[in-house]
Order: sequence, then structure tokens, then C-alpha cells
Amino acid sequence: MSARTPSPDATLQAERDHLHRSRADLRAMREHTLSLTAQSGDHVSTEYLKAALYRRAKALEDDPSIPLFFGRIDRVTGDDAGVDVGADTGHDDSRETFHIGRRHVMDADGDPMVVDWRADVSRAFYRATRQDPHGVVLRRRYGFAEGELTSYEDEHLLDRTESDVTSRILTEEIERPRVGPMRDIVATIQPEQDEVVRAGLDTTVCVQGAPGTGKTAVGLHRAAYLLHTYRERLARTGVLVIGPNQAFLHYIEQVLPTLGEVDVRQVTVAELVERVPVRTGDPPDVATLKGDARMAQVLTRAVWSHLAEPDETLYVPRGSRRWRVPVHEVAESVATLRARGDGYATGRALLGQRLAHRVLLRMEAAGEVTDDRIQNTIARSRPVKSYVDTVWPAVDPVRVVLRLLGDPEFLASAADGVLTPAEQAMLLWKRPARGPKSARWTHADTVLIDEAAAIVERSSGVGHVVLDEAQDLSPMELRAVARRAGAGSLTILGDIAQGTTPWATPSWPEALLHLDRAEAHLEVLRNGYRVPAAVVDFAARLLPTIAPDIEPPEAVRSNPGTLDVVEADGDLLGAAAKHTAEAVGRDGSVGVVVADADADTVAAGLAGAGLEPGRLGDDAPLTIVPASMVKGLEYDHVVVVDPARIVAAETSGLRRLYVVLTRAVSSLVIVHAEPLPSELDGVAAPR
Ligand SMILES: Nc1ncnc2c1ncn2[C@@H]1O[C@H](COP(=O)(O)OP(=O)(O)OP(=O)(O)O)[C@@H](O)[C@H]1O
Repeated sequence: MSARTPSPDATLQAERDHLHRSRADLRAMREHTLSLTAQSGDHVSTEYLKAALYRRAKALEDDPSIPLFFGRIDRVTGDDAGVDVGADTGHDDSRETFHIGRRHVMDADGDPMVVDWRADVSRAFYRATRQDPHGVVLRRRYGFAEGELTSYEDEHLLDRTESDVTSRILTEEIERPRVGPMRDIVATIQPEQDEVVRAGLDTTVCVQGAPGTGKTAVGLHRAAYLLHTYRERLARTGVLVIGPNQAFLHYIEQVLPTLGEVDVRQVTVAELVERVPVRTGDPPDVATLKGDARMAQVLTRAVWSHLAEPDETLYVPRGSRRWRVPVHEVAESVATLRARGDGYATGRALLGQRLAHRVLLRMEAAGEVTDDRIQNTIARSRPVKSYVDTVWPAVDPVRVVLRLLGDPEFLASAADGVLTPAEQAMLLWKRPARGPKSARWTHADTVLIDEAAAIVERSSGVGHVVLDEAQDLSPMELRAVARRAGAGSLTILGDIAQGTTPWATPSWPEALLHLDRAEAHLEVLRNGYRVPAAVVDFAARLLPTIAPDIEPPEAVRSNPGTLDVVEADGDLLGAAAKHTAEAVGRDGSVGVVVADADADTVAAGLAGAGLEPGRLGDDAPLTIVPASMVKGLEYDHVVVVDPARIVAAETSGLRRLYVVLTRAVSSLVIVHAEPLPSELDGVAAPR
């Protein structure tokens, strides 16, 4: 072995030394931050500085269980670029070495010990290939056990004699058992995923990806990337992550903090729009209609119908004089304001000023001295205010929707030519509510109220929105999300085949239209990191029926997985308990997925058999999961109890079943009493 290629042991030791030095440097950075005193001219700035220092010190805390770096690239600079170099370490002036980790660490001289994975130089770590090496001579990946560096793997990208081998470290990461909440994937982001992660802040990306292709992971890493790369812009405007339900948010909530981002709001669509308490649900056809984009038109008309035709002269007494603004001038002001395209409330606020200005012009013509203060006083005067109240009255979005759903005439006037009479009849409450407090609001109503509120008052959005499971949103929900993004960009993630709501989007171009982002780029992720081949093949039997145009994922798992289909012999619960117990005895998490209505019975059955099933959100090793809540989650071992009952429970039952079957990381057991859906017939032989 030459001097330039140290023994593997020496290399490993050199890397361990680098890790220890990096940890020491990180400690020093943190101590330095803690030694700073926040002092500024005023109290508010001092408090702000204190908070910033606290956050910084927090971000610099070292978690010994998480390696400080996971990879390294060596690049050649200048004349040596392009030369075949096989050496691993050793000093070479024309080489630059970068250790890549979750955050930046520098030594006492300010030189980088670890480079943040989001920095520009780190891009090559993720993208370099032998065909396009990005100047990378060496790419090294590290294996860790409990925070200590235990192995490394090298690729010499310029060495033409070396051929591609599947990375063991990468494989182990993809194959590791899934226990507890979702983890970050910074060490192993794949090139096609990295393209999405590093798309610029001004780019809206829509990602179609089959189950387990990493959409959620990619969306969260993109949020972290954007927050790092556009720190200042996003510090003002923020990033919002929207997911389908609390269980899902709980599952993903640790990813961004692990990546050092603690200030990201993560909400469900329901939380996003809830201004009134939701008391009940709508039948599917009514909810679908309420979610139809035509409702936006109806609401626009309903809100603006409050604008009245001016038909009286405005008189404004001041001192001994009385100024008048004739009807046609008021009408002109109203028309100009209406044409500006502002929110209803902005127009109303401006009308007072416009009318006051007209009075001012008359006062000036009569030789009076005027200024802005006088205009403001007139705008706030009783006659002007009450005139504005008549012509452009205040509107409460909740009451607008209340009236639309309770007053057939009001609805008819707003919906004429937009909704058919039969549709209008569907929307009306059987018994109109007495007031906003007693109304039996549904989620779809809250989305309508949100739209009405936006027609009344525009609000600015955040800098970036990550929308997960986007295929399930109604057009009206998509509009509500688009409003949160304002002029900012979005990452839209989803899978058409997993659309389970009656209003699920039929295609991405259509969803993008409602999101007001028709120009957005559509990316397709194909490689599946969750579901093993045996399970993919089985679940894919549903695709020709539920989404003929959608391809199944290409499983990149080395574990082929196992699939068992078990017909219960009269004792469904007993069979479910037996197979669950078997799964519990293996490595990793177990999810028992059942039709929602069966959750309690199955939980009791398992408990009776001595198992201890937890509920969603408990992070227990064994969880009972109602089928409607399983979207986005994954378990090493999935036991599905009676698929036919899951299918029968809802209109998009087969799509729900597709979601359920694609949660398994290692093994899938289907225990059934009722016959399987015919699409799944011809089941693979038991393992
Ligand atoms: N590059 C990667 N390296 C390692 N693991 C990965 C990678 N990409 C994805 N995974 C893992 O694959 C699993 C599935 O990822 P994720 O949940 O993001 O997929 P998804 O496309 O959102 O799936 P679904 O549509 O079913 O919700 C997760 O455990 C994730 O950590």
C-alpha cells in the first residue's frame, strides 16, 4: 500500500479523529454563543437578541446519537481536475475535502469541519455519478453505530477501472426497521429526490409518486433546504407544512427539528380553515358539491351582493355649511373601487376616503383651506360612515355562508346559472340555523367560510407551502391552500391512485389549476423505498381498476418482503391475534389495519390474546390503525384484517385498500373471513 493510500484502519482512525475534533469544535461554537450577552438599545431588541441567541445555542446542541457528518466528498481543483486519482486521504494541495453533515461546524480559524448538507458544495455529494462526476474524485459514506463511526465506503468517481457497486450503507439505511416517528433521510437522498429538494424558492413543484417513493421525506427536506438557503426571505414569511391528519403530523413532526428547523408550522387542512367549530359531517354528495370550485363563484356573488346602488345625495355638514356629493359621483367612486379587484372590506374602507376627498375638492373650490387631517375627519364623520354603511355595508363571512345555506332566495340569487336548482336544494339545511353559534357546521362549510373571508379581506401568504397528500383535497380546499401560499411557491405532493375522498383530484393539471399554479413543474418519483417487491406486486393488482394511468413503484428494496393471505377458519379475531403475535415477535413496528368500525373489537380481541395494542400517536410497537387514518404511515409488519370490510366502508374503498396494503416495509399478512375483492384474486402462494 502506498503512502497516499493509508490502510483502512488508518483511514477509519483519521475519520474518527475528524469526528471528535468536529464535536469539540461544535462545543466551542456553542460555548461561544452562550458567552455572548444580548444587549441592545431598547428592551424589545434585547429580548429579540436573547431569543435568537437561545435558538442558536439550542441548534448547536450536540446529540451524541446522531452523527455529525454522514458523508464526504473530495474534489480536485485546478490542473489536476479530470486526473484519475484513487487515493483516499493524505495531503494533496489540489484536493478539497468536505465532510457533509446536518449542520455547519467550523474550527477556531473559521475553516469548515463539517459542511451543511444544504450548502451548494454538498450538492455534488448527492448528484455526482461516474457519467457526470461534478469534479468529485472521492465520495465516502460512513457507517455509524450509536453515534460512533464504524465503517466507510468509497467511490472513486474518476477511476475508470472501478465499477458501480450497490452501497451497503445506503442499503442498510433503506432496510433499517421502522420504529417510532419518521426520520430524516439526509444521508441517503437520491439524485431524483435531490432535484426536488433543491428546486429554488420561486419554483412550485408538483410531485406524483407511488407509495413509499419518499414524497413526504422529500417535501420536508425541501422545507429545510429552502429555510437554509433563503433564510432571510423566509424568516419574514415562513414555511407551512400541511398534512392530512394529526396522526400523520405526529409521525412527521420530528423530521424538521432534527434538521435544525424548529420554526415551521405543521397543520392539517381542517385546522387551516377552522373559524367556527365543526359539529358534524356532510353526506359525500353534499360535501363534494360544497368542495366544487363553482362555490367560489357563488360566494363571490353572495359577498358582493351586499353592495347597494347609491340612490341618495350625500350631505356632509361642516360648521355653518353643508357639502353635497351627488349620486352619480358616489356611483363613480363605487365603480372605480369595485374595479380595483381588492377585497370587499378594502373597498369599503377606501370608499369613506374617496367620498371625503370629493367633499374636500368642493371645499377647495369654495376657497377653504384643507389638508389630509380634514379629509380623515370627514371620512370618519357620522354622515359619511352611515352613507358607506348603506352603500357598502360591512360583511361577516360566517354570516354570508349561514345565509347561503339557510335562505333559499339568497342562495338562488347567488347561485343562479352556476348551480342547478337541484344542487341548490342539496346545499340548503333542512332546518336553517338560528345563528352562527348554533349552526351545525361541517368541515366543508368551514372551507366555504374561509373562501368568503378571503373575498372580504385578502391576506398575504407565507413564503412556501408544502402540501402533502394533495390528491385528497377538494377544489375549494386547494384554493384555501393556494391562498396560504399567496405569491409564494408550493411543493405539492401526492399520488392520484391514493385519492380516497369522493372529491379527490382526477389529475395533477386540474389540481394545479385550482391552486392557481397551472405552470408548475410535474415530477414523477418512481423508486419505492418502503414497500418490498412481493407486496408491491400484490397491491398493484388494484391499479388497473383504481388508477389505470398510474404505475406502481419500482421497489428498490433488497428485502423482497413476505406476503401471506390467510383465510380465517370461523375465528377471524383468533387468526388476527395469532398472526399479530407472530409479527410482534419480529424486529420492528407492527400495524394492525382494520375497517374503522372494527377498531375497538379487534383491539379487544388482541388484548384478550395477551397483546398490548396501542392507539395511533402512542408510538407503541404494536398499533391498531383504523383504515381511514393510515395514509402516509408505515409499519415494518402490517396485518390487515378483512379487506372486504375496509372496501365496503366507503365509496373509494378499493383505493383505501391500496393505501392500506402499501404501508408494509417488510411483511404483509392479510387475514380475512369475507372473500377478498376480486381484483386481488390469484393470490401469491404463501411464503
Ligand atoms: N432516499 C432515501 N433513503 C432512505 N430512505 C428513504 C429514502 N427515500 C424515502 N425513504 C424512506 O421510505 C419511506 C417512505 O417514504 P415517504 O413516507 O416519504 O414516502 P411517500 O412517497 O410519502 O409514501 P406514501 O405515498 O405512501 O405516503 C420512509 O421510511 C422514508 O424514510
